[in-house]
Amino acid sequence: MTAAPVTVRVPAKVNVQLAVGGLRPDGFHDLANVFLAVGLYDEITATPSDRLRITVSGPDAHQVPLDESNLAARAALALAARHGVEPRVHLHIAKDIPVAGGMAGGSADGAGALLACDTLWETGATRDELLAICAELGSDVPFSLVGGAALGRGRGELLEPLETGGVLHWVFAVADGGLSTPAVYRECDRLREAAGTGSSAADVPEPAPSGDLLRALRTGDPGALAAVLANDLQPAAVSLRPSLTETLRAGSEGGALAALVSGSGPTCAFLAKDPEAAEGVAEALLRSATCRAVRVTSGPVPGATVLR
Ligand SMILES: C[C@](O)(CO)[C@H](O)COP(=O)(O)OP(=O)(O)OC[C@H]1O[C@@H](n2ccc(N)nc2=O)[C@H](O)[C@@H]1O
Ligand SMILES: Nc1ncnc2c1ncn2[C@@H]1O[C@H](COP(=O)(O)OP(=O)(O)OP(=O)(O)O)[C@@H](O)[C@H]1O
Repeated sequence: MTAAPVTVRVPAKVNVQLAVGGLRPDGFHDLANVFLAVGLYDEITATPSDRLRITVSGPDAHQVPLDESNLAARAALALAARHGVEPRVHLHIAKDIPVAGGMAGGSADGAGALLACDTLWETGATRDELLAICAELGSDVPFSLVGGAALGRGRGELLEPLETGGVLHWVFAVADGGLSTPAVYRECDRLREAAGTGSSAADVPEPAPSGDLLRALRTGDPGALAAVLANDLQPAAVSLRPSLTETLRAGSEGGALAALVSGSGPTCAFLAKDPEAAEGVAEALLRSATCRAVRVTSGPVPGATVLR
């Protein structure tokens, strides 16, 4: 055990393709989930303490649970149980990723706490063991650990790294209030039932990654990528939050190459040609007053990283 605090930085994600299969008997959906890590970060600092304690700072801190339902706490408990360590740690989360925004903020904290505790306790868990614990914590958590770009299969936890060429410039419109991920998946099923196509795994075609999209990521051509960005959860997020239509329109009119809901939403993501175009999209979104905050960033960026 080291006595010095350990700080880990973990990025948010955007899904450049989210193909959703039918509802499985276990309540999850099979996915073809193309993740991209982007430069909005939470920082998790682990310090020795007399007991497990969570504190959170940042503008959305009041929305984050401080009990054992916090994904950072669950990560510490899972690692401690496996290695026979007492989970005596103070985890401080400096939160910059929007809460319940479809950008995997809680997942970032789970992956970050796991890496921070592994380093603090000198547990020496293997990468595969860390990934297995991440998958138990949530479908998005393994990607928060690895970052970069990756294809997630199964419920999103089975990752295959993807090659990317060049930097992609993004603008994110943060909404007032979050959306619950299970509620958005339920709405997706409801819309499929209402359309008469059915929502079970037998009714919905197996989700598959788009070859054009993987090629566009490889070349890093934002124009080619913009043409094929796709999120099967977008109609459900818009159905639950119709005002997102105005946000998506404002960013498109502001010069974005493409606009889509990030994961389960309600954050909206806009792909821009270059940094100047991204600033133009951000200004248009701010003028439109269709969102609570605007963030300009880029990706891919590395996953959870120990800063010390
Ligand atoms: C929307 C995405 O963010 C896209 O990356 C993820 O699929 C959500 O991942 P997550 O927040 O880590 O979700 P989990 O904590 O694993 O699951 C929360 C709930 O979301 C639904 N869920 C999640 C993942 C999945 N492949 N199918 C689902 O139906 C289930 O109702 C599940 O009970
Ligand atoms: N460390 C955490 N940070 C934020 N929320 C957390 C955390 N731990 C648990 N939660 C709970 O999880 C809910 C979803 O939060 P989160 O910010 O992860 O959503 P999200 O970004 O939409 O997730 P995803 O994109 O993975 O579907 C919150 O409303 C909160 O109750």
